[in-house]
Amino acid sequence: MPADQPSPSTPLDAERAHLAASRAALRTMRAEAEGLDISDVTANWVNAEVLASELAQRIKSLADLAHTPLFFGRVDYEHDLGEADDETGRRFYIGRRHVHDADGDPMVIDWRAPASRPYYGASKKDPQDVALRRRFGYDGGELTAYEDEHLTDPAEAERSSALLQREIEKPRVGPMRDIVATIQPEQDEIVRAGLSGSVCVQGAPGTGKTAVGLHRVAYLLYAYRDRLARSGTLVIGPNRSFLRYIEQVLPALGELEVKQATVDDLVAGGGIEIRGTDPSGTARLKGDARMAEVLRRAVRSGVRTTPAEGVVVVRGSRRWRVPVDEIAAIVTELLARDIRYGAARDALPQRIAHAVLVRMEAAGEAPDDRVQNAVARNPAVKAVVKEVWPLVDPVKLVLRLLSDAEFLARAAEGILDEEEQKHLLWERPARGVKSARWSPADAVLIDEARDLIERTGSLGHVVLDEAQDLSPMQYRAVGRRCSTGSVTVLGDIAQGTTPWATSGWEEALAHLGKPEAVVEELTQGFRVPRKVIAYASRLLPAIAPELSEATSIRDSEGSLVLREVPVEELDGAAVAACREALEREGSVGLIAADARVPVLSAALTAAGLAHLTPGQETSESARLTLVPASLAKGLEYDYVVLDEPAAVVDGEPDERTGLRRLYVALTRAVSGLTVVHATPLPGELAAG
Ligand SMILES: Nc1ncnc2c1ncn2[C@@H]1O[C@H](COP(=O)(O)OP(=O)(O)OP(=O)(O)O)[C@@H](O)[C@H]1O
Repeated sequence: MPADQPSPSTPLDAERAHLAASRAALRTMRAEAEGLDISDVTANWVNAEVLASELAQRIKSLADLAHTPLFFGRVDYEHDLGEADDETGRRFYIGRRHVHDADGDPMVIDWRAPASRPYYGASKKDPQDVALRRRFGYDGGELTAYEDEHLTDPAEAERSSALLQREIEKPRVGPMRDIVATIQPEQDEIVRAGLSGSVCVQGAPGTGKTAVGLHRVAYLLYAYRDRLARSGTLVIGPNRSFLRYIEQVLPALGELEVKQATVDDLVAGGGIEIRGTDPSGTARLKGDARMAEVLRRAVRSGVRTTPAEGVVVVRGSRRWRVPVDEIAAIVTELLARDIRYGAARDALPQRIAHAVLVRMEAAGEAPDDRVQNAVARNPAVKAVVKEVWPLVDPVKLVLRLLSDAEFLARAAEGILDEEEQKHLLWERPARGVKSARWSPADAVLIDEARDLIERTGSLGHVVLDEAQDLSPMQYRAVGRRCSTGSVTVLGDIAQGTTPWATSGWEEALAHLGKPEAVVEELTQGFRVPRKVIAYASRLLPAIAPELSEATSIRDSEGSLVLREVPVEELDGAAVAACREALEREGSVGLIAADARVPVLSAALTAAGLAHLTPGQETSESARLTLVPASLAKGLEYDYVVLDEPAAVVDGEPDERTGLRRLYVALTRAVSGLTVVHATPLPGELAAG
């Protein structure tokens, strides 16, 4: 601190001074980065481009954002961690990024650094050498409060954090926010689990699964930067509007390189257009893991172990002959090996060429590798490869499987019964790839077939959110994208709303190819207030009897209003409830059965209430969103108006799925829920 400034008189002043000094240090770091001249560093312009873009990235990351506090916490260790024998080795300010002073000493350390860990995990029971934990409160960019815990002081009582409560109570306008300042110990364990292991998290609505998954990616990118920069990371979410809702969390944590996709995006491509949907029974069957074996057989169905004739390779004046039985032996051996269809096809001409070379050597010639390659490219060899191991196009293969009853019957024999096979076949066989009415489930089949032919590349880490909704075949599609990496699986069995939703995590993990993953449970709810979660949990015995009710760590019990009206007044009652909710602070979501959305949209418009759709971002001037129940998953609103629960249940193919959809809708509220209905509420909601 400059000598002419008075020394701070209160602890808060001292912290403000540290904040000011840290911001000044950050400005210096940025100025230094901007002043770097890289023109001489590398002669190669490609490297120079890469370097320049990395530098631009760094300069951007060094921006001091007025409303993002540079640090939010502090830990004072009992013992010195560093070399210095002063407070610098003991006191650490924790923030989103690392800031150092002119001597290189840290002024703020990254929340992901090892020295930050006890800030999240230390407790009175396990102080982890922390004497003091201080949490800071901000108003705008202004440091206004702090809260201390003396972890080694037996006299100090344990109490809940008012700053955490304040953070949780903040109105939910805008996109999803990060939670770096308040990650809880049970969440932190998952965030910081190592890269080599896969983790699966079961958690009730609002326990922070999505938040944990996103922070985990940010953590892994910090701790294993080089490895993951090469292999890549991916976050998978249930739909585009959800991805838009979460898309700003990682950039806010300084991570811009993480890809985000839905499962449908993952398997898109191959020149097909998704224009159809399957009836739920068919979709379920197409998503069944048995389809993997059907496809495997179909892909290999064109292989002929015995060619019509042996191969005769003519070189110069000599003819070399590989007989039928020897080719058959090579093909049989390749079929038995656990390699991709395409890799085996590439190996086959070399193997036949090798057989020719053996003969050449026996005849006294001394052929080298070039000769082997030339033989492998010989037209006679190519012809026999084409004959015994035909090229397979994954799209055409699946098209044939769904159109040609005989072909399907051969591939599915002993795996699918006749009835099932009938279900799979298109009513009218497609004339071609372009005209076929491909469904999302078909794209997954094509993806599997493609992988049987050529191995899908694996990423370093994949976060799979709302994982309970995937079919076994979809799990396989995700699994092959992290086959040599690891996965974080996040979900809630009670929120499974597809007919093929998984019944248990062991099964899901087996399909993902990660049976060894550890299953953890998150139990503390940060979103749904007590009254509302208790009400929604009445559905649990019907939808997921093995799960227990979530707790709510919110102080306020929330408001829950049930309003029954005559059917002709239903739309008006929904509009009125939205109007009431809008009188309060924060976002409002009107959730309704998909079929009711057009009517309600018209009613809102007629009443002069502008409203958004889920993909659009809420703001202070546009706080109301009309949400089809099918898109409510993962989202949250300060106040939720739920329209006609019976219609939400009826919108699904079966009752359990309907009740689960209702459970999702009932658990989106942060402060209050108003249910308006004309039809009696489902019996399961009656007081237990
Ligand atoms: N440690 C925390 N501190 C503050 N807020 C938190 C914390 N953990 C979670 N939250 C907040 O709780 C809300 C719910 O979190 P999130 O959406 O990640 O839960 P979820 O388990 O994925 O819910 P769902 O099952 O409904 O998708 C979010 O607003 C999130 O920011």
